[in-house]
Formats: sequence, C-alpha cells, structure tokens
Amino acid sequence: MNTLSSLWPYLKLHQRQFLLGTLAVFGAGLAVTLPAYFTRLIIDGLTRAADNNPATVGIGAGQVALYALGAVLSAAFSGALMIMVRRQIVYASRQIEYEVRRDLFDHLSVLDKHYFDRARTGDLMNRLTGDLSAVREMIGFGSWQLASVVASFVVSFFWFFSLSWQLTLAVLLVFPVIIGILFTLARLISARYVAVQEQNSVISAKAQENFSGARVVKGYAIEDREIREYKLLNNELIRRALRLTTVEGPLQASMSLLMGLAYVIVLIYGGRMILGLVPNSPLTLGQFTQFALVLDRLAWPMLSIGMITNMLQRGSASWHRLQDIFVAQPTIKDDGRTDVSIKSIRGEIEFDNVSLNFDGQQVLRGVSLHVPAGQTLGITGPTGSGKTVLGNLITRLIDASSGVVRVDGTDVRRIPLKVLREHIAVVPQEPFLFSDTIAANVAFGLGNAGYARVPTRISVMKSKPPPHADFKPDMNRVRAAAEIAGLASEIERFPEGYDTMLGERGVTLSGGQRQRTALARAVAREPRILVLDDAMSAVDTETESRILSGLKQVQQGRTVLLIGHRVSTLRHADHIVVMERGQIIERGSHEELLALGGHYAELERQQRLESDLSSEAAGQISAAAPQISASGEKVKA
Ligand SMILES: Nc1ncnc2c1ncn2[C@@H]1O[C@H](COP(=O)(O)OP(=O)(O)OP(=O)(O)O)[C@@H](O)[C@H]1O
Repeated sequence: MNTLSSLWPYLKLHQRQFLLGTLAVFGAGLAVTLPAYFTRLIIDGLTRAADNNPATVGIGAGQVALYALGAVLSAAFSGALMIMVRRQIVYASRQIEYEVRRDLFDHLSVLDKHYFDRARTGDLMNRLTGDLSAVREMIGFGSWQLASVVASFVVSFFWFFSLSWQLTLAVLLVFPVIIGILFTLARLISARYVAVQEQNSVISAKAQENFSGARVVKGYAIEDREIREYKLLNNELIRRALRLTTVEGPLQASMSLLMGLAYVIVLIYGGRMILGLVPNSPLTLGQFTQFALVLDRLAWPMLSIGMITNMLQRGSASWHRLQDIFVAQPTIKDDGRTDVSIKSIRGEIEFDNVSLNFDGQQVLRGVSLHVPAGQTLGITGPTGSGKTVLGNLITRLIDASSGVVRVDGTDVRRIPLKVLREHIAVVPQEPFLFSDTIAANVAFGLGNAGYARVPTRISVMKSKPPPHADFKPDMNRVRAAAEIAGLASEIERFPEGYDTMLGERGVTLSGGQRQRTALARAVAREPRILVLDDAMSAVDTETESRILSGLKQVQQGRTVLLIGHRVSTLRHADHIVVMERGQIIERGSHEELLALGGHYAELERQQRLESDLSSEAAGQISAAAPQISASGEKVKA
C-alpha cells in the first residue's frame, strides 16, 4: 500500500494507459475462454444429435463450423488485445522508468556535500540501475501479469459458477492453502531480496573504489588481497542469492502441485456428476469439458502467481531503496531568509567569531577575520588545522555551527546559493577532471547561463526533450586561462592540443598538469572570489610563483584565498593567517609575521634551510658531473 501511494504521482501521469491496458487485459481474459465455451456448445449439440432423441434438438455440420469460427475469432481477438496491453502498460512502465530516473538524478544533483560524503558511489549506481529496473518490471510486466491473474480468476469463476456451483466449491477447497503459502513465502522473498540488493550495493561500491583507486592498489601491490576480499563479498552475494532461490522455487512448485490437485478434483467429482452419482447435480459432457478447459487455462496464471509475487516483492523493496534517496534532503539550501534581490557579489569576506563542530569534534573555534574585496589572504597551518573548511564555509558546502560568515557584509545564508557559487571558484587539493577534452575541462564552469531546470514530476509525454546544447567553449577564454595557469605551452605540445581527450578515453596528465588544468578551469570562470586550496602542491616552487604573479595581474579586483604551506608563495598575499587546531594563532603581512618570530617565522626558516641545502647539493652534483650542452653533447665543466 505504501509502495502504491508513493508511486502514485508517477502512476497518475499514465492513468489512461493503465486503465486502457487493464480493460484490454480483462477483455483478453474473457476472449481467451470463449473457445472453451464454443467447444461446450459443439459437444453438447453433437451429443444431443447423436442421441436421436426427438425431445432434444442437436446441431448440424454448418453450426459446428460456425462455432469453430467463433472459437478462432475469439482467440484472434484475445491476441489483438494482448498487443494493446503491451503497448499501454509496458510503454507506461518504460516511461515511468524514464521519469523516475530523471527525477532521481535531479534530486541527487541538489543534495549537498554532506550526503555525498556518506553515500557510496557504487551503492548509488546500483540503485540507479538494478533497483530502477526492478521497479520498472514491477510496474510493467508485474502489474500486467497481476491484472491478467485477477482477470483470469474473475472470468474463470464466472464460468465455473455458471456451469456448476457444486464443482466450483469443490475446486475452491484448495484456495485457502494457496493464499497461506503465498503470504508466508512473499514475506520471505522480500526480506531475502533486500539482503541480495544490499550485498549488490556493497560489491558495486567495492568494484568502483578499486577501479577509481587502481593506482593505489597497484602501487601497494595489494591486488591479491583485494581479489580475495572481492571474492568473499562475491561469495556472500551468491549465498544470499541462493537463499532467495530456495524460497522462490517452492512457490512455483507448490502452485503447480495445487493446480494438479484442483484438476484431480474436477476429474473425479465432475466424472461422478456426469454419471449421476452426485444427487441433484446434473452435468453435461459439454459443461464438464468447458469446466476442465477453463481450469486448464487457469493453470498458467496460477503458476505465474509465484513469479508475480516475486516481481512485486522485488520491485517494492527496490522502490523503497529509491525512496531513501528521494527522502534525503539537502541541509543547505535557499530558504525563507534568502534575499533573491542579490544577483552578484563583490568579494569582501568576513568571518565573525565562527565556530564549527563535526559530530562533536570542534574544528573551528571563534575564527574572526576580514578580507577586503580584491585582496589576497594567505592561510597556512598544520594539516587538519581547519584551512579547507574556511573555504567550504564561504561556498556554503557547510554552514557554521555558530558565528556568521559574511560576503559583502551579508550573511552568506541570505545570498542565493546559485549566485554565491557562480561567483566563487574553488581549486581543491585533489582536482577532478572529466573524461572529456582539455578544452571542455577548462571550460567546464562556463556556458551555464540559459540552462533552465528540466521540469520534474511531469509526464515524459508532456515534457519536450531539452534542446540539444552543442556547447562550444570560448577558446580565447580557455587559452587565456591555460596561459595564466602555466599550462598552455604543454597543451600545445600534445598532438591534438586542446582537443586531447583526458581520463578513461584519453591521456593521463601528471599531478601538476591536473592541478593546473583545475586552476585554469577556475580562472576561466573569472570569479569574484578564488579559493586556491593547496592547489599547486604538485607544481614546483618557481612555476607556482610565476603562476601567482600572472594571476595577480588578471585577478585585479578579485579576492583570493591562498591556502598553502610554502612561504615563497604565501609572501605574495596581502595578509596571512596561521591556523592551529581551528584557531588563528598569528596574523599579519609576511614581514610582520617574520618579525613576530613565531610559527610562520619558523616555517620560513626551515624552508629557507631546505632550499639552501638542496641548491648546495645540486651545485655539488653539477660540479662532479659532465654537463650536457644544448645540442646534447657532453662538455667539460
Ligand atoms: N565533512 C567532514 N566531516 C567530519 N569532519 C570533517 C569534515 N571536513 C573536515 N573535517 C575535519 O575538520 C578538520 C579540519 O579539516 P580541514 O580539511 O579544514 O584541514 P586542513 O587544515 O585543510 O588540512 P590539510 O592541510 O591536511 O588539507 C579535520 O580534523 C577534519 O577531519
């Protein structure tokens, strides 16, 4: 019931198709029994003709042919109706599958970081594929078969009662047993099917993580361990699948047995009625034959009850798993406080006594800072000190537990999320590149304007497919961004330049190239606020300095948060804060912090020492080794 009511918004969109389909199922159910009716007329007519009894009138060859034609036409009519059923109900199920998939993707797209931090990609993929197919089968084939069974029973019992109520009651003896078995096994099937689907999710997640983390698996040479663990999960899956099969099998078998039993009752009891051994229960040979033929036609629906129960239970369990996604709500979204009149931002940032807790752990404690629009703030501090979360608070990937984060003097919770995020670009520590060309990756944040939200919860028949958007990135902008990110010359060396495919279908970039592609993506967007979260850790110091001074020229008037550990780059910032355990422990300009002689000064001293040592070592190596001339020849030092 719960399944039906939650599916109703989708079923309602196709109620005409379901209504027509169900009527056709009932029509076909009746038509399919008509040959048995004509057979009865023929047998009884011929029996009477053979009796040569003047009191009863038999039939001739012409009438036999007419009845036979009736039987053929009704069979053909039933076939035509079945085609109609398929066109209505199965089409509707495919359309609902489309609509649910569209709405699921839409819903997942608005869920926030919090949800995806906890969800496993493999599990989500399994729900969007396996579970969705099970739901489609339930709505399409399942509901069609269910309607067929109901129609078969209604029509059959109409005939049974009209032929002989005594014989019908005798057949009905087996029904309480059928219902009892169905209820018991249906519950078992549902529970065991959920267990199978859960294991499917675990196994999909394991495979997905192994493929995504293939470099780590190979790097640590732990393939054998992973293969063993996968095998264990696979074993568990087959164990659960077999447990499911053990209840599915008996369902089919018991239905078959009960059907046979009903048949035996008809043969014995009906035979006795024809012979006149049952008082006040006359039965003609034709009626007996029609009864047996109709019962025979009931065999398939009876046998398919097992399959339908199975399909409905699976579909319903899968639908509940999809409902889990639909009920999840983003914790961060526009609400009554949102000021929709805000269309843009300048880039001034303020943290006012901001604290943040994650599951009881205090990650930020009373952080206050102010970055005027257009300035660069350097943020440094040991790992886990809360640098990344500062950036996350500005883009509202998370919200502060207490205190206020303001942009342009307005609480970020009042700025429409789309406006806020459209004007802020974050280059994360671990860049994510799509399996697409370099140009498309750099231009990823461009060309979003004009994309209206695809409407959901409306029928696929009423919604026009969105127009094909052949997005051609503005190559001047892409090239300029790649230039600033220090990537342009390397891209031009690739045979296909900016059209080089990345990822699964293309080349693999180095760590530094990946970071700079992500940087180019952010720069191309020309954001008001740019957050560089340790975004150049894989780039050498010199290149990083070059990129930063290039950025400074084009980013004039833009606010930059520069999170990092290298003093050589942090010194470019107008203001620097040092974080430790969620607190700002030092703040000032590069010179002021050096003069302070605290953590920052110590960091600078260590990095200067390391740099001196490595240039000394490099000098010794070059003095000892023969040098290579530009032409590649060895020359004496
Ligand atoms: N979504 C989250 N759920 C729970 N804890 C979190 C979450 N995000 C961050 N944290 C915790 O907040 C603390 C600060 O994390 P943050 O990523 O800001 O550190 P960081 O200073 O950027 O470190 P690093 O230099 O290593 O990147 C860490 O202890 C981290 O475990």
